[in-house]
Amino acid sequence: MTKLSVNVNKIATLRNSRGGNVPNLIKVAQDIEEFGAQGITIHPRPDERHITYQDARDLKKVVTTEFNIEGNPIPKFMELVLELKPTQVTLVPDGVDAITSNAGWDTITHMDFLKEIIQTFKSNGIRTSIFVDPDLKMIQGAALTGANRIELYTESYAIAYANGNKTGITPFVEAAKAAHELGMGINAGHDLSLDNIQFFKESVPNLLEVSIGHALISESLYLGLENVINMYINKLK
Ligand SMILES: CC(=O)[C@@H](O)[C@H](O)COP(=O)(O)O
Ligand SMILES: NCC(=O)COP(=O)(O)O
Repeated sequence: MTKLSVNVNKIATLRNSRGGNVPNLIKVAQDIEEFGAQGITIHPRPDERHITYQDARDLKKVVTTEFNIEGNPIPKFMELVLELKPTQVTLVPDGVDAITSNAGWDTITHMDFLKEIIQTFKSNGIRTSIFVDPDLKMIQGAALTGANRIELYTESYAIAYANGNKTGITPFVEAAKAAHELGMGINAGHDLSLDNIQFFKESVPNLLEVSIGHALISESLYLGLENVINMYINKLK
């Protein structure tokens, strides 16, 4: 079975757009767990434009499933993760001004840096994962850093699938096989959706976890809209 970890960044984005506490991030995370998701993912960015560092602390107190914190291991991120000791930390090489994550690690160039960071987290009992493109050299590099898992950066697959090109899955299948042979667990995420998740799951072996946020929250709006509009109409009769 592949675990579903729901990324709640978008809930915080919506809340922050008005100030106040609607929607209530903590309540939404608790509901997501109650509805069956097996994990909660957050990606606090340095500018705290969606998830704040305080959100991370508040979520740590209530999350009962797997808590996954993603981000670039700058000093303040390192301090936060070491303070909270989530189930898993996923290292993502995102620039401060990036709209969203847009690349995996170059695990060869950054090998020494990653080795040290991973050792620090592992010695604190935190499972480690590295965000990587489905590139065999990068997968081999990830194994040499000592990371427990990789998270395959799935944007290229999502774009290819949306364009009707199923061969976009091939590098992910090869990357997953290599990672498994090298003793690492396999996670995946970015732009996965109700449309493309089943083919990904059926094709990629040994997939332990997917983290999904943007599409999942958007789909929840679409799928809930009719119900809510009818509830308003009934109250306005
Ligand atoms: C690593 C990854 O792909 C996700 O964390 C994604 O970047 C979500 O971050 P945003 O919600 O800031 O786009
Ligand atoms: N690690 C990927 C993630 O948490 C969610 O990415 P997305 O579904 O918001 O693109």
